[in-house]
Amino acid sequence: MTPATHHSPGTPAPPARVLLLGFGAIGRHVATLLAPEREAGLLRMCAAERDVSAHRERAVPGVELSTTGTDTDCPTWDEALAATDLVVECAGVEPAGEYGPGVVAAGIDLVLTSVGALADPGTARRLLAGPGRLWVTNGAIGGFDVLGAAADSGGLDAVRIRTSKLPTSLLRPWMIETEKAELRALRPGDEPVTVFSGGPAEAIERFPANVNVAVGLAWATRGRTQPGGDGAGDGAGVGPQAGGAEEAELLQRSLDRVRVELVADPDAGRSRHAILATGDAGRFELTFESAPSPENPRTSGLTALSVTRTVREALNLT
Ligand SMILES: NC(=O)C1=CN([C@@H]2O[C@H](COP(=O)(O)OP(=O)(O)OC[C@H]3O[C@@H](n4cnc5c(N)ncnc54)[C@H](O)[C@@H]3O)[C@@H](O)[C@H]2O)C=CC1
Ligand SMILES: O=C([O-])CC(=O)C(=O)O
Repeated sequence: MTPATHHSPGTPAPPARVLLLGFGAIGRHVATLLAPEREAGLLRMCAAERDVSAHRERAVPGVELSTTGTDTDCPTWDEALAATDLVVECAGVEPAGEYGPGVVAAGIDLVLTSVGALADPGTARRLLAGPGRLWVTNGAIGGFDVLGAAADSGGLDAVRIRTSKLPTSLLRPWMIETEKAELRALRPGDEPVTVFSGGPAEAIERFPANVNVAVGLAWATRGRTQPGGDGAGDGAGVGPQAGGAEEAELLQRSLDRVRVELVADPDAGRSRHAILATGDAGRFELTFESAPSPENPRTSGLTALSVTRTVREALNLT
């Protein structure tokens, strides 16, 4: 539902009610970027966290808190959701899969930041099943107008992404000690080390906070099955989807095509995403090195900017 478009002519639109799931680096940055809309009375914002008490001292003006946990002095997730027009997930792949399907099933639109959640076929089907609309943010990469157009025409055979990050940002609990030690020992000037090479589904399982972009790329290049169809698969990487089961199937095929390389680079002052897509449509090479997030230097700041843009689009605030 988009309140900006569902009101009687002549009366001012009521503020859109936005619920952030997760109030970490991205959620806080998005809340800050949307301050002008809050101050203009165009939207009201609430943020759900597991442990609200840990967030009280870092309040963002005009953002109420609610909880997915056991705090008793603020609205519960269900209470907050009942008073929401748009949920913006920026909590992680696991919470996206846990809460996202219930949001769209309740008929509420969902902006997905942890796009990696779509790599699980069951979760993807539920997220795309409606009646709430799924908006898949571009996140830390883009150029999806070009890549989507090429994929829509069947013009891409190979799609690759090489993501380079600082070694310590790639440490994961499942790594064996020697692997962790190798990453910790890397110093500027050392040769980069490839920590993963394969498909997006396996990549996101191993590195859920680092390769959402790879699943986002698969989403953007899923193509379409209905020439001149109903707008589904318009390739922009964001937008309402029709025909959820078909979209989920296209995505699965696209996930099989995308190849991912994740690299620990001690000289990667900024996270770097290099995309190469080739086929009958041509050869497309795109590289992204965005400024870091002001809240977390290991995350691309572009993600919060993309999410903010997606929120504005979903609410017709552009
Ligand atoms: N699409 C893209 O290009 C990108 C996507 N991401 C995704 O965005 C996610 C968030 O990123 P950051 O804000 O940097 O992480 P963060 O760790 O700073 O913030 C996540 C917040 O979500 C909260 N959270 C986790 N589980 C929750 C639950 N069940 N209920 C309520 N709150 C919960 C955490 O307490 C934390 O405050 C990442 O985990 C990743 O999946 C991140 C970067 C790029
Ligand atoms: O922030 C970035 O550079 C990308 C990222 O972590 C992800 O895609 O999960």
